[in-house]
This record gives sequence, C-alpha cells and structure tokens, in this order.
Amino acid sequence: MNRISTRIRQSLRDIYPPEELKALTMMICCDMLGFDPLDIYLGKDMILSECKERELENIIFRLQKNEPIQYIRGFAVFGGRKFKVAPGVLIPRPETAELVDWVVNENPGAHHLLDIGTGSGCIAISLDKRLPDADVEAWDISEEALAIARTNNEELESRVLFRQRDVLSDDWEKSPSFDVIVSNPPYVTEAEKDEMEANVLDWEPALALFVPDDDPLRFYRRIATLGRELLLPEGKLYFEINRAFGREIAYMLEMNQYRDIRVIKDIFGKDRIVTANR
Ligand SMILES: C[S@@+](CC[C@H](N)C(=O)[O-])C[C@H]1O[C@@H](n2cnc3c(N)ncnc32)[C@H](O)[C@@H]1O
Repeated sequence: MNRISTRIRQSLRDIYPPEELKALTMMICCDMLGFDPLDIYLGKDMILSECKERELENIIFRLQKNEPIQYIRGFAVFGGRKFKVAPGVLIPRPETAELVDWVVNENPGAHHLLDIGTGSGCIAISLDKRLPDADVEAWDISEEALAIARTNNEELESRVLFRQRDVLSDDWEKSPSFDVIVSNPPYVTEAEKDEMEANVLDWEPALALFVPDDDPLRFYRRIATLGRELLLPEGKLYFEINRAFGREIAYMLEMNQYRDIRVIKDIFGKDRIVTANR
C-alpha cells in the first residue's frame, strides 16, 4: 500500500468498516485526486502537489465528521446519471432506481406523470429521460431541494416541471390528469433513529426522512386520497415504502378502493415498493 492510501485508512479506520474504507480510499485516490487505479493496486508511491495535499486534508477532515462522500464530491450517481446533491437534499438510493425501473417498464405509453417529494429530482428527471414522449411534473415542499432539482433539470437537459407544493395541504385546484403518481416520501419513524448511521442522521435533511411514530403512513394515506382526484381512471400509484409497512399500506389502499395492489421486494429481499391501480 502506498503512503497516501495508508494515511487515508489510518485516519478513518475508527469510523468506517474495512470494506467501505477500502472503496472510499480508491474513490479518493482515483476519482478525487486523479491517480491511476493501477498505480494504487501496485502500491506505487505518489507525490501530492500542495493544492492536492490541502484537498486531501479537507476530504479526510469532512469524512471524520461523518459527512457522506456524495456531499463532499457534490454529486451522487443514480440510474447511471450524475445528480448534484448537497446537505439540503436526500442522497438518491439504489432501491429508488428500482422504483423508476418498475414505472418505466410497466408504463411505456404514459403521457403525464407526477413525482411527489422529488428531492434532488432523481425520480422525475430519470422518468423524463426514459419516457421522452411524456410530461413529468414534480413537487416538493423544500425550496432548498427544489433549487437543486432545478439545477439537475438544467444540467441533465430534462424538461420536468417543478413546483413548490405541500402535499399535506389542500389549497389548490385538482382535476384528474395523471397516468402515474410516484412517490418516495419520508417514511422513517422517529423510533428508528437509534439504528441509523451518523452519516445519515447528522447530515441528511430530517424533513426528507422522518414521520411521527404514531402516524407512519401519513404521506401514503394523503397521496392515496389525492390519487383518487388526480389520477385518470386507469391511472396507477407507485410508492417506495418502509419495509415494515408493506401490509398496512396495501390494506390502506384497498380501503381507498384501489385495485391490483402489489407489494414488491427490492434486491435485498425486503418489501420496498407498493403499486396499485385507481
Ligand atoms: C425520502 S425524500 C425523497 C427524495 C427523492 N424523491 C429521492 O427518492 O431521493 C422525501 C422528499 O419529500 C419532501 N417532503 C417532505 N414533506 C413534504 C410535504 N409535506 N410536501 C411535499 N414534499 C415533502 C422532502 O423535502 C424530500 O425531498
């Protein structure tokens, strides 16, 4: 191992598990400092310029404070595209890319789609890119998240219409116009905080993550009600869910007269997506 890799690993070994640290070290050396991966594998020693030295110091300092590497780099890769991210917005997760795949594969002819709680815009923009004949609209309550989503919209040359909207409020006109409503709303209960890693808890926005313990389905129930007004007769709902609530969400949808309700597992075998027809 060269001196730089050794320094990174020694500075961070108390915070990150060995496998994650190995991947982080490679990412810092190759993607962020610009070294050749082969040189790293061969343990070749490298000299850092003064500027790169300062950059490395800064990266290590921020990682020691548990800041997610995606915030340090300023972007996350989602569905093969680079999305700008910063502490005001949730870092897109691989499970959510599966949600996009389900929507695209099952609705190739959809004309009008809505993403509720868009965050970085990862779902809405991916849908816009993969369904080029469709119009995609996306809502979020957070001005900070919307500013990042709009930057991503521009940089990725997509045409999503972003709106600031509180989905829990009821102060706008509604008429059925959407073929699909998709949402990855806040779904982590306050009780689950104890099991969460510091890099999520200390850095990602609470507004994007948490729901009260006594009302974990609040966003799903609200969107199910809205869906009855906003979806066209054959329209569909797609939710990313907390794996603990698949059955409850399916039951709630049944009570709201939805049909063909399915609970779908993610790549890790956990209940992760619920879909239903209006
Ligand atoms: C779990 S994040 C999902 C972000 C993004 N869609 C993704 O999958 O990475 C939930 C999003 O819902 C937004 N949100 C929270 N409360 C909301 C509300 N009342 N109305 C609209 N959006 C809300 C948050 O700002 C956050 O961006």
